[in-house]
Amino acid sequence: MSSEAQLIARMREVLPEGVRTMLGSGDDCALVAAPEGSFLVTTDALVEGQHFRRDWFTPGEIGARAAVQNLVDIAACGGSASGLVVAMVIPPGSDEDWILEVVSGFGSEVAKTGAGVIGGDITSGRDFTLAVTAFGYCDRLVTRAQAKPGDVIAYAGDIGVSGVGLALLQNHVVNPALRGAEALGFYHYPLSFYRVPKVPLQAGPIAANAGATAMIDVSDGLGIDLSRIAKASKVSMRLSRSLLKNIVDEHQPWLDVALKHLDVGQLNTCELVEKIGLFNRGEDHALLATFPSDINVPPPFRIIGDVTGGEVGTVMLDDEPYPAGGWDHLQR
Ligand SMILES: Nc1ncnc2c1ncn2[C@@H]1O[C@H](COP(=O)(O)OP(=O)(O)OP(=O)(O)O)[C@@H](O)[C@H]1O
Ligand SMILES: Cc1ncc(C[n+]2csc(CCOP(=O)(O)O)c2C)c(N)n1
Ligand SMILES: [Mg+2]
Repeated sequence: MSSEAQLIARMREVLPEGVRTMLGSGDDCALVAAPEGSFLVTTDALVEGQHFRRDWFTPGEIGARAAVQNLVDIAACGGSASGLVVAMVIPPGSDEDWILEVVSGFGSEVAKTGAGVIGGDITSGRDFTLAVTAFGYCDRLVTRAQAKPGDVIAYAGDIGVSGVGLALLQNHVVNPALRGAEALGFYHYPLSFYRVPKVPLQAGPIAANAGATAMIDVSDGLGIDLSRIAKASKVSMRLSRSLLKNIVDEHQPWLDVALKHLDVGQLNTCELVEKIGLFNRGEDHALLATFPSDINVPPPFRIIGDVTGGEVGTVMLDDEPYPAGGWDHLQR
């Protein structure tokens, strides 16, 4: 392993500068243009063993996932990213080329957005960790707090896919070294989605410009993340069983194959929503937004329910309570 300075020099060669960067990585701070006069900021850490395992991921996938997880929080406020900084905890004895592949994967995902990787920090520690902070800008901020009874609930991206990919790996259904549709068949989609969530980041600003009243990304699960909007907006959320069933039906080809191995029995699609909590497993990072009912919901958003004046903070599935279940790091 080289010195810190040598490693940073190699990292800078593979990192995007970013169109708003005025001073990039290399000084005590970076300087990023914020002509709007204010900026969005969010942070999210990825920890080995908690979010990924080295034997399940390529280093590039680990980096890409860390980038997406942060970029989507900017999108969930209606914004676009301008710059990201990444603090890395590197276990002693790590392979330098492996670290650089993580950094390249991170940089490639950021480069697609026009943002820059403008700095970071390196330290040594037991569990490989990427602690990322992202900065961004928006024309119109969308919070979690302005959903109104009568609005529709819509999502962009995909829900329930990442959790299946994780379960396939946890249950040893697939060889984690395999990649690609040819080798993995129906498993390819959920596995690749778990490793690097496919999120339409541009849907964030699209929703904001279309007049979305509230938005969040589904990081911990559909139920818990919808209840976060419900609580912040002081409303109740009602999901439509038939609209959710459409999503499940679209995934039927690979889901049928995957479910055989997931020890959930022969469930029909409605039981599926309720019993295995497919949508509550988290890490899909789909964008979930509410829109006034009198506007056309912009693509790629699809309607899955509506906002009601029911008991504040609750989430319903038609007329029954929908479990608010989801991931909680401190309750495991
Ligand atoms: N240690 C902390 N100190 C101050 N605020 C925090 C801390 N941890 C979380 N928060 C804030 O609490 C809110 C909810 O945090 P959370 O991590 O659940 O964000 P999220 O976007 O919903 O989830 P995810 O981390 O899965 O993207 C955010 O506004 C976040 O900035
Ligand atoms: C090895 C391994 N074990 C378990 C999981 C599942 N997992 C971890 S964090 C999280 C929710 C979002 O977290 P955050 O709020 O930190 O974004 C989920 C569903 C995983 N990804 N990898
Ligand atoms: Mg979020």
